[in-house]
Formats: sequence, structure tokens, C-alpha cells
Amino acid sequence: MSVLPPVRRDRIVGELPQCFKKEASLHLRTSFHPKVVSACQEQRTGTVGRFKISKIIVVGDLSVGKTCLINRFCKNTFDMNYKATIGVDFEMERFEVLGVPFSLQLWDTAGQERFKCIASTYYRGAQAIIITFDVNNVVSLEHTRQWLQDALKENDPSSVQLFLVGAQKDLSSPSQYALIEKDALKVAREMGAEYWAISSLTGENVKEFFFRVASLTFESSVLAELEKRRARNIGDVVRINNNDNNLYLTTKKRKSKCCQ
Ligand SMILES: Nc1nc2c(ncn2[C@@H]2O[C@H](COP(=O)(O)OP(=O)(O)OP(=O)(O)O)[C@@H](O)[C@H]2O)c(=O)[nH]1
Ligand SMILES: [Mg+2]
Repeated sequence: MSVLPPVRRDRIVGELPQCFKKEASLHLRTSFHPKVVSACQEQRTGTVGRFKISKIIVVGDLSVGKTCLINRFCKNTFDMNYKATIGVDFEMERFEVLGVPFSLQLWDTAGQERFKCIASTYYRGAQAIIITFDVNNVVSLEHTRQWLQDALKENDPSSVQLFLVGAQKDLSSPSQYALIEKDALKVAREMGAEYWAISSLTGENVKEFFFRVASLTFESSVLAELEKRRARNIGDVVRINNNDNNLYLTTKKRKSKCCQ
């Protein structure tokens, strides 16, 4: 029996949310991968949906807006007063993607140097890394490469999905923003990250961003699960073929037994 309450109605994803900028996106498909759609329809998503919780870590310089971003999405709150995150904090968010329950664990880490070594012990096992900077602070954008490098030391670069997020967009004029966006898109492309710009104060793009994160991590989890199953099936065929003689003997033995 499930003890979890039903997924909130505003956490249901039926279609693939679109990227923010085509120039720096993880993929340009307009709908979920067809293999993922059919796996969901046929309830062949394996551990995804029942047991799997995807870990997402949020990293970046101090005071760029990591905690505000998570709080705007998870609690719909915004605090003007800065309270540094000490070590780490986390929030759980439950979604339903293509009819399958899917949970994200959002890890909010400290940007302050003195808490960094505590925070980095929680980097391991991330399925996605959200590298955050403040769009009004070009130094925080320059530092994103270092944040990514540190986070990747604890994770498998080939399987983790990357998002570069420019925060505090409401404080930037259109012309100032246009300038930093150019640089940010370049950094995102070099990293292989998808780029987003958000404001936790106004809520601009916050929900769209997390829906995209949930959808892309869900999609990659299901594809990985299907691949694991395919590899297992190939393994079974090889084992059966290797034991052909035994199989024949077993069948023969059983036959003779039943005819006795
Ligand atoms: N105007 C505006 N201010 C923001 C926004 N996001 C964050 N802030 C402000 O920026 C300050 C820092 O925000 P936090 O979210 O606490 O920063 P952080 O990245 O979590 O900082 P650390 O925990 O020290 O790593 C706070 O005073 C927030 O109110 C935003 O979108 N717009
Ligand atoms: Mg914080």
C-alpha cells in the first residue's frame, strides 16, 4: 500500500517542455523520445516510477540565488534577506511524467568558501547538475567552470545532465542582460549545458525550468533502464547459447521422465 499522497495537480507533465534557448539546449526534440513514450504506455519503466529518486545538485557562488530558486519552485516563497546556506539543504519534489510518478531530490549547496568542503561531500550520485550564476555579476559566470569541475570530480561526466542558470534576471536591464547572455550561451555550449535565465523574485521561468529538468532527467532515466534491460536480455541469450547442450539434456531428461 502506498503511503504517499497523490502528486500535486500542478506537477503533472504530459508533454516535453521546450528549452529556453535553442543555441544552448540539451536536445531540440519537441516531444519525448518515442521509446520513452511507449515504455510509459506499456508500463515498462522498471525502477523508474516505483523506487527511483533522481538527485539534482545546485552549485554556484555565494549569494547568486540558489536557495531562492529552490524556494520559489518548491514553496512559492521569496526572501529578500540573505541567509547563507551552511553546508547543504534539500527538498523533495514529486512529479508525474507521462503518467509515471517521478521524484526529484533537489540539493541546495553552500556557495561560501568556508562551507564548500562540507557541501562537496554531497555532490556524489547526481543525475543533473545545476550551475548557477547571477546575471548581474560576470565574475560569478566566470566561476561556473570551476564549480562544474568540482562537481564532476564526484560524478560520471558521461551520464550527468548539465544546466547553466542565470539568476536574478529582474535586476538586469534588457541591454545589460543581452550582453551577459552572449557570454553565458558561450560558456553553456562549451560545458555541454542547457542555458536558462530566471528570476526567483518574479517567478519568471522558474516552473518552466524545473519542469524541463524533471522531464529530461526522467527521459534519460527511462532510456538507461531500457538499455539495462536490453543488455540483460542479450546476456540471457548468450548464456542459453553457451548452455545449449545442457538445455538439450535437460529437455531430454524431462521428456524421458514424463514418459516413464
Ligand atoms: N531581486 C532578486 N534578488 C534575488 C533573486 N534571487 C536571489 N536574490 C537575493 O539574493 C540574495 C542571495 O540569495 P540566496 O538564494 O540566498 O543565495 P545563495 O546562492 O543560496 O547563497 P549561498 O547559500 O550563500 O550559497 C538574497 O538577498 C536574495 O533575496 C532574484 O531573482 N531577484
Ligand atoms: Mg543558499
